[in-house]
Amino acid sequence: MHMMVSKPEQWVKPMAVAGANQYTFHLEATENPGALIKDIRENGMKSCSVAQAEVQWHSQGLLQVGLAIKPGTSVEYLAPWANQIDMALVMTVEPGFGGQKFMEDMMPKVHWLRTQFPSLDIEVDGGVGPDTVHKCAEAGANMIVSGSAIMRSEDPRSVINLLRNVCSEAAQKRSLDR
Ligand SMILES: O=C(CO)[C@@H](O)[C@H](O)COP(=O)(O)O
Repeated sequence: MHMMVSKPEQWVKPMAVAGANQYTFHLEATENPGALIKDIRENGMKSCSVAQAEVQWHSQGLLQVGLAIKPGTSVEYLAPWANQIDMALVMTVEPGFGGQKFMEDMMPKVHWLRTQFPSLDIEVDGGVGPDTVHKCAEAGANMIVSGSAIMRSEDPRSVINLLRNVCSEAAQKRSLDR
């Protein structure tokens, strides 16, 4: 779940109860990222009881942590948390709505993260499709969010396959180069 919300602390448990396996919050939206990361991990490990629904729900024992930054946030602010998270999300548009133009000037952030944290999952979100995915994959992204490019295509399956292939080929090349 990518939580583009102002108080991410309040949705951890409801999302864990609903069955989320990853909780991504925005660095800009919290004053205490360390406490929130800990809370997400703990909620993933606990059984949660949903009193109102009169059911007991047991988590799979894993709620992964994603940390997102908006285009105006420097990647250095994310770096101190990188060893405590599962995924870093570099927004390639201003959060708000789909169909915006891809911000290529975010690629140095992706490249820097990939160089510093070779095994971290790195996601990009916003304006990513067949025309822009190569830049993301070459910079080091291995997770792609793509809305309009898939939804507006006459052949969504082939767009998805293309996005997947471009990313996995780039990842393979990186591991051979290492
Ligand atoms: O939610 C957001 C931006 O706020 C993104 O997830 C976009 O909606 C992705 O859509 P496209 O940019 O690929 O159309």
